Amino acid sequence: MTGECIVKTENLTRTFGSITAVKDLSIEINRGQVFGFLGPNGSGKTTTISMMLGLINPTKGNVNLFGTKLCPDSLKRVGTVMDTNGFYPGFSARDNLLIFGSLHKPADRKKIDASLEMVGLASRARSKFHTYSMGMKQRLSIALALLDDPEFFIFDEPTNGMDPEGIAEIRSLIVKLASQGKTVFLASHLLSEVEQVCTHLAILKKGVVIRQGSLTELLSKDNRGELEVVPSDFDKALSVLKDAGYETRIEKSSLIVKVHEGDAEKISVLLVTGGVPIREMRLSKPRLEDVFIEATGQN
Ligand SMILES: Nc1ncnc2c1ncn2[C@@H]1O[C@H](COP(=O)(O)OP(=O)(O)OP(=O)(O)O)[C@@H](O)[C@H]1O
Repeated sequence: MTGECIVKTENLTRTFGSITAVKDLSIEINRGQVFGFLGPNGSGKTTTISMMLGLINPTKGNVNLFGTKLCPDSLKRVGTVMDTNGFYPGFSARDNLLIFGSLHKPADRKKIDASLEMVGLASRARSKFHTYSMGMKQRLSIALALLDDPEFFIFDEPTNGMDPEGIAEIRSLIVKLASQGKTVFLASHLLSEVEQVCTHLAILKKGVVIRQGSLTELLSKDNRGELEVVPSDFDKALSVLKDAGYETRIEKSSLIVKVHEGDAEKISVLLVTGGVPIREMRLSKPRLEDVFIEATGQN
């Protein structure tokens, strides 16, 4: 059911001695969303996931999964993508799934083949794990999570240490899961990765959520963006824009101006009336990176 609440945390807090790893975290993730959980190293992503999975207890607050308190039945509906270090390097993908997939119930070879097919490893099912690329190893851990047909997937930094090809493989798999109605929680510090797949996100800084909402909302807030201007006279244009208080930099053969809604028109009037004809002008959309830098103060 679209709109059904899959996870809700209320004032979730966890301290370790004098360190507050997560503070008053309240988020809600609904069915079908790909929820990006963004934050620099040490901002509390893994601690939050551990509380969501009941691996550690919150110091305060609570987690609600599928409308109920954490319990074995609700946790069975969650697929966590495990660390790939757990697989046997000398065994094939299929044998690894046979071993790990049968830890708590009899192995189902049909399901194993279907999972390998889903993650695009069917043709390499018999190759030894140690011959896999990082992307393939991570896809195998997704295949393992798929064996239980979970409704909700939790990924913690799934593309750590991967090359661009591996990152793209995981990205398209997440999109595929979402297109099948799965809900995905993706903790990452890779902005472009989150921007390309997420529908919603929260930005964490030192354990506190400082921004959250849909990706569209966050990107359109204040309608920030950059205006690329090619003026007829660079020096004159720079001085006009500086006098008007605009933050401007030179990039290749253009001036880049940080703008908000309505600024593009004002700038074109300013330049023209200031005696600087404009050769070209282009408004670019704001990127998640801009929102992140502004929110966290971190580049
Ligand atoms: N078991 C623990 N004992 C003491 N401090 C801890 C423990 N686990 C986490 N912390 C601290 O809590 C804070 C948040 O850590 P956490 O691992 O949740 O962050 P993270 O965002 O997942 O970081 P990374 O991206 O580096 O994995 C850090 O300051 C960390 O040192």
